[in-house]
Amino acid sequence: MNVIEARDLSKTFTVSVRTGRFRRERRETAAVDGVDLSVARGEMVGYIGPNGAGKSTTLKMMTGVLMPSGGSVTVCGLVPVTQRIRLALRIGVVFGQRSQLWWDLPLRESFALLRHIYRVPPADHAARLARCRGMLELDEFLDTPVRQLSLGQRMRGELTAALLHGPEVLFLDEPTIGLDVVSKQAVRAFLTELGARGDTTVMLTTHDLADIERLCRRLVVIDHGHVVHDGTLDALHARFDSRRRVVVDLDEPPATPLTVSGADLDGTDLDGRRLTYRLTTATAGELVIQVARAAAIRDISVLEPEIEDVIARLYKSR
Ligand SMILES: Nc1ncnc2c1ncn2[C@@H]1O[C@H](COP(=O)(O)OP(=O)(O)OP(=O)(O)O)[C@@H](O)[C@H]1O
Repeated sequence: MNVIEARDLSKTFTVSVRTGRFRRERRETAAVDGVDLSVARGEMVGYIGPNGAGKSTTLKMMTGVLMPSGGSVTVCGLVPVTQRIRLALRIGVVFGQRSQLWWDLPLRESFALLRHIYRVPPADHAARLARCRGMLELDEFLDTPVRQLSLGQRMRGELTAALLHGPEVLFLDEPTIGLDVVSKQAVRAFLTELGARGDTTVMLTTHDLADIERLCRRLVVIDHGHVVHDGTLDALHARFDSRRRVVVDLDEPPATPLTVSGADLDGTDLDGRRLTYRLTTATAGELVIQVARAAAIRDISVLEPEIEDVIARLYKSR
């Protein structure tokens, strides 16, 4: 059985829009418009899309915060809104902008309270907390009140809080937003380890594509409330014909343009001494051999297709 199952899931908001000096009109916005999604146990799914695409709204319906306007969704076999309390014991949620910690309590006491709320056996709680303390390096601020924590420290605390009851599914909405490099690395390493264990299903929304690249084998892209891609990152590159590029630095600019069969010249730089080719059918080696026949090569580098490029092309193509 799939852990998350959404069929034709939709959410429409009615908003009041000003249409004149004294006039307002009620308009409907389809924030999520017929999403079908099945997520198996242990999968880590990157759920991405441009601003306003419907990501948070989907997650809110999956966690029981919002009632769908149409279609259906189950998480762990439960209907989120009607079985919200039972579901809360089986999921963990981190919404980057909100906190589930007690503002005036030290982190350690927030964790202790959560243990009582979720009725977690002490030994399980201790084992999970020990793992988080080690991997997320919580010790130096465990006794600091939450309101005094930096954003990165708080996010590490939030992740811990979401996991202490051993949830089957973890919903993460922008967990690395605003974090510095060190905190991001700690959070990513932690999630990588969680993914490798394979017993927690993770739905991750983020605008940080490096998160997706490092963490998620499966990528679901949503735009205007519709799923526009569901598959691997490689499948996305194949769909948008992403190609590796080869940058060749020459000793001297060539007298005539250096065309190469099996590659397109993408650009010229450094007064004509740097040529960037986009490989179509040639391999990087074949390209270098062809260029070397015509000019003296000083340096070469091969650039893998950037996830940013392909995602930007996908968003623009809509
Ligand atoms: N409570 C609400 N009332 C009215 N409209 C809403 C509400 N919540 C979201 N929307 C609208 O629904 C659409 C989807 O919003 P949502 O927050 O799900 O997008 P998102 O993909 O999470 O965006 P972002 O990347 O900016 O966080 C947007 O047009 C938004 O303005």
